[in-house]
Amino acid sequence: MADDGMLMNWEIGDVPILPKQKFQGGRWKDRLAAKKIVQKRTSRPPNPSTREIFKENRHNVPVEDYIGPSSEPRPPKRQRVEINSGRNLDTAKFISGKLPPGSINTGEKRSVPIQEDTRPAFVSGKLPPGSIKTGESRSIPFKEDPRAAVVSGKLPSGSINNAGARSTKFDDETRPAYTSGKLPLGSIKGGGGGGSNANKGFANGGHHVESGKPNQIISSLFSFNPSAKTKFEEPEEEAEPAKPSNAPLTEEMETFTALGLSRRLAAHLSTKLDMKAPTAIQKAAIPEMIKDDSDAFIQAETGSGKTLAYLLPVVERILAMSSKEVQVHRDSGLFAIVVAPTRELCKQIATVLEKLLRCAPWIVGTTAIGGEGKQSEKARLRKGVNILIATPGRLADHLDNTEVLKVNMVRWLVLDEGDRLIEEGFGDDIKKIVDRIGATPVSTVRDKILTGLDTKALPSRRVTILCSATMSMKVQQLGEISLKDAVHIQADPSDVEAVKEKTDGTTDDEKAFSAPAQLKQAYAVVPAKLRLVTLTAILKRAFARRGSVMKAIVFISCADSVDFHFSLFSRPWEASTEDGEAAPEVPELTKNDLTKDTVAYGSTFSSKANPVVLCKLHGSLAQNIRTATLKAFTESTVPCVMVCTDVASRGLDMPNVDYVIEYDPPFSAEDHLHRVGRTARAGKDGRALIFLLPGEEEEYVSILASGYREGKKALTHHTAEDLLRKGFGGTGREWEDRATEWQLEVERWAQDSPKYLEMARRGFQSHIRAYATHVANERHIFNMQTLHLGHLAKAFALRDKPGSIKVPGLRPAKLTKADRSVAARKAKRGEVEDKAPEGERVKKQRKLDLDLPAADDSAAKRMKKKMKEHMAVASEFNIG
Ligand SMILES: Nc1ncnc2c1ncn2[C@@H]1O[C@H](COP(=O)(O)OP(=O)(O)OP(=O)(O)O)[C@@H](O)[C@H]1O
Repeated sequence: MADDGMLMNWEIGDVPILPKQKFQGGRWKDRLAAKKIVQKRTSRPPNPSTREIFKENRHNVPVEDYIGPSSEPRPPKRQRVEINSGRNLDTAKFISGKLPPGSINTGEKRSVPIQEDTRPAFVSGKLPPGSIKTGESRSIPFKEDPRAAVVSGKLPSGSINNAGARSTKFDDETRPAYTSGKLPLGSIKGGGGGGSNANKGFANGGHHVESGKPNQIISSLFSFNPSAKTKFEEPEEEAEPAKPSNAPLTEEMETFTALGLSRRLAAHLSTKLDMKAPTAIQKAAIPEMIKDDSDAFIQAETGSGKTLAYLLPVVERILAMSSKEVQVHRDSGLFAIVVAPTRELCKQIATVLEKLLRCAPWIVGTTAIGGEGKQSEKARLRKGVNILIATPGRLADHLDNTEVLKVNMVRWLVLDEGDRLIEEGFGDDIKKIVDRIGATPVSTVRDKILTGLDTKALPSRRVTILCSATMSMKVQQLGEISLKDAVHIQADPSDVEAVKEKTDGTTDDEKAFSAPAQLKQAYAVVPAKLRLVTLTAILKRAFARRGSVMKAIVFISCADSVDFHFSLFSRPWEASTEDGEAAPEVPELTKNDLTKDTVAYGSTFSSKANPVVLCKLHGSLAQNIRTATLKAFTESTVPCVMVCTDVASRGLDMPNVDYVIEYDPPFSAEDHLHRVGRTARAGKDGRALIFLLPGEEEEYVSILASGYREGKKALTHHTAEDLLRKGFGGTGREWEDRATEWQLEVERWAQDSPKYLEMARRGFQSHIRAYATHVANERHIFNMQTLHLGHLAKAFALRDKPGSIKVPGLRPAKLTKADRSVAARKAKRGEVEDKAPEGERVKKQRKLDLDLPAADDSAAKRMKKKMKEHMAVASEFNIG
């Protein structure tokens, strides 16, 4: 992709030229002209002292330290061209960034880079109010943003020439930020003849190549941003709030006892768990599972109570085995196995079960999820368990190796979050589990004699239940492995029609799922450069008023990027407020050894007076840290934000999450539904916002609409400007200066610390790799080829040229033994990874939350190709 900026060099006079001057980019005429000038200059005897100064200072010494008074020679520009006053300034080309290097000419023999937007420099730097100091005494009135003047071509010839000799004055109309008296690192520092070098690269169509740091580019936030290509319809008036679609029914409509639950269980639900009536999916599933012994596929929206929809009938029927004489107990046998894709989800299901079983403590449930010693799991299994909740890998392992795990009594096999089970590559494990359990005959008579329990209360056959909020091909695939003549149970019978098979055997995926009706969804079309400031603005705004948002989740595509954003948002607070007053002390955060690096205050978007807690969660954290962090977020009684990967997208039930932000787009439409489903649960309100880049990504709006009952009508559109204005506040366009100042500050934070700089670079690189893993049918929307890496780097607080960002020792993909042996076999057969089917690639890629894909997979290749292209462009324009 072409870079949007160009180098525009202004002649600066007698300056020694480096022997290896290269001329690239632009028209051949310009290059020839430049060459001639250089030849002319180099034919003069060099000034040795100047050359020494230049050599010494090229990268190490601050510009102002070595640039002398205006009469002294100045360090050279990269390229110099002699051009005539103003005539060559092609405004349209300048604006579009297509003007060849060296084509702007002031008519003087000096080369001065034009700062495409000087405002950032003024916002936070140290410039004395009212002037741009350059070392000479001429002054030029400056009415507005200098960029605007240059762009419009109305500036008098040579008017932004700070190379020697002038001071540029602002009059009263100049924005207040210009006089705030602070100049950022490497911005406009004239100081005699050297201003040009200090600002080298400001002429670069929005880029500033920082002095002394030749590879750095500081681009202006608000220039060269692509605008949205779609004209989005704005809703004329606020739509009526939709009625919650996943709420419990009223007691008048339905009761648990009417569905066939015993009084004991119904009373426990009502008095201890505060659940007076079932939800729609519970109403549909409970009677079916109590009376019928068919396999079933339970499908309902996120947050609609699917866990209890399958647990209640299981517990009810196990309870019913007890008689007056004999009570079911932990040694009676293992009756049900629930399989879920993540440990977090297993633990959550186990917690729900444990609460349920408080009314029948003689029934025992436990987990087998790895992360703790297998021996202790074995010991618990040996003691006896009636309901087991397990991850697929661990269960398959126990079935193979743990003798005490007997499955002859198992009547229910529940596969929760079915599509994720397949996506995560557990297909083989599930098949093994189903085959293994299926091959064991179901005990009936013998066990009745042995235990005296009424096994008639249990299903006569082994029942498999598949459970999911979404119905994708993957669920069907799982259904084929595990279900026989299954009934499809849905909350709303009209939805069943929508997922009926088409004649060609596919399902209508577009209508196969929907978000809760009361969920308020929005999308923000935000240019890449503005992503980070916009996210900050959103969080600032969301937590500005205490109580408006209690908990928010920010979804990010990969673990490295989560780490970077966590560190950025939790930088230590300033000791004093902006007015110089001592800031109030914030209460000590309750952290322990496990959460010391994953829980902090979100200082960037909250204040000491109104602090917000920040947590991070991803699959590369140790299991005990993940568990402790999730607990901290879930149990937090103060406002809290969690930045996380998709590890938290499925099934997790976190109370009081009222805002979900998809900062990075989801990998598939189903993932989107699951992510936004962390809010608006069980009839509660919720909001969700997704970031989209202008251009192809705007097409995603129709996918959002298709998963939403009300379609596009219910989706709200935001622009970056809206969000920034609300988040950074101020009068007029003050938000622009505040956002710029904030961005420059975080860039300095990243530049000043090798640790954070590497984090930013890792985050950036992994983000691009992750971007390449979108499902194939959405890749035209999330298209690597249209990503502007330079702009994206800005959102990672980077000033590097994208092509030069190479982090050694990136986190390797965590491949299982099985993955490795498959790869080895493939290598032997000479098969390249690229030929692997989508499922394989995505599986590998996303294993453990995209901690990072293997270096040789196709996504990484696509990223490399993109990087190469970008580097080619950079060198063409001679950046840096
Ligand atoms: N009958 C009920 N009355 C009130 N609250 C309920 C009822 N049933 C479930 N809930 C609550 O609804 C929330 C969501 O339940 P659950 O986690 O089972 O949803 P889910 O459908 O499995 O969602 P997901 O698809 O996201 O996994 C939980 O907090 C649960 O306590």
